[in-house]
Amino acid sequence: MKIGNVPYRSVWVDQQDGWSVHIFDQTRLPWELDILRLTERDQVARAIVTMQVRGAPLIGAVAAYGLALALRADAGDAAMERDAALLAGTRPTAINLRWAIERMLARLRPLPAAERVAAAYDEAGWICDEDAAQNEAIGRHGLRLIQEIAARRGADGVVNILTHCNAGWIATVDWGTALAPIYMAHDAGLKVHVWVDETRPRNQGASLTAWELGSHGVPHTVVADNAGGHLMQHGMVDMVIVGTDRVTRSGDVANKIGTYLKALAAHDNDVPFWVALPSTTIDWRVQDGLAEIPIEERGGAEVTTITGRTADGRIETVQLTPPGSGAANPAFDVTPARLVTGLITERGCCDASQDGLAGLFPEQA
Ligand SMILES: CSC[C@H]1O[C@H](OP(=O)(O)O)[C@H](O)[C@@H]1O
Repeated sequence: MKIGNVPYRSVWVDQQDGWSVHIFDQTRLPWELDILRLTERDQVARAIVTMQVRGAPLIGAVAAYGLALALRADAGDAAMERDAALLAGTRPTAINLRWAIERMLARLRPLPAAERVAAAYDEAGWICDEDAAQNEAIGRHGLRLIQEIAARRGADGVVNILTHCNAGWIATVDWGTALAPIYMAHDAGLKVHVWVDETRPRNQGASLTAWELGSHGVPHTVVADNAGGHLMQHGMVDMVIVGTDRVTRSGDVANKIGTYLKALAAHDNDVPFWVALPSTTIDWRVQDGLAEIPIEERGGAEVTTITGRTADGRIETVQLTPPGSGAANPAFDVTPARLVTGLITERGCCDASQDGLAGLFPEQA
């Protein structure tokens, strides 16, 4: 996507040196556009753990390049397995991390050490190109859903869409998942407006989704996480589109904490609740999301503090809670398939069910 008039992806290899890896420091957005140059494994691991880079497909892609950087230091079998395991273990919920590292190892294990660095950069590049293409396809399939609502609205109608967290282009290599259909609808001239859940505690909605949509000229309104149900009760939401970090083969959806509550409100108000994902986010090995998907527990400081910009332009973190108050910080929750209207994938839309997914991905059935 573009920042100003400059096209960007969320991760890229330095064109000058041909091996260092660039990402945006997402903890500085929307206030500063800081580009980080990653040169070694531990920098990549730290960037994923601290959420300088985040978003399920993107952390998979960046971890893939992290393995390529690690191999530059040591391409031997033991080092490669050690470094792969370390990168795969940086965050537990997004399945893309495991998927990307397993795909890299499948390419690299059969090779002699001397050939691994070049092959690693090649495979990581394919992972990025495929993610961008898959998300563009998600955009096209999701666009049809928005067009159907717009057609019912008539020429002056605005389609109001609520989204949670950030599943935009900055959460993927390009295009995004939940936001891809919204970008395409806007670019096609449809009138769309987005209710942007702030998404406490890390505020990916207020800081990243709002930044993305504003940069692209998409009308949007930031709302407190607790406002979504009220908006749906008053007919102000035509559909919900969210991203995901892991979908089970039965259609259960793990996504940013608070997604389940939005799905409950949508179900109670007959608002279509759609989940957008590339197939790399499907964990075909698990059936029951609530029982089997590991939920990341992050530090309490993300709840007890908040970061923003002061009136004189400084980025500061301030304490929200009294000293001594404890905080719990589960970073994801699981929405049961029964609350999901459907899944928007690169191969089309389907029911959030084993049959629905098998219909689009028969090779996995
Ligand atoms: C396109 S995947 C985006 C997905 O990832 C986010 O989690 P995090 O910001 O912790 O990486 C969130 O769950 C989004 O829906």
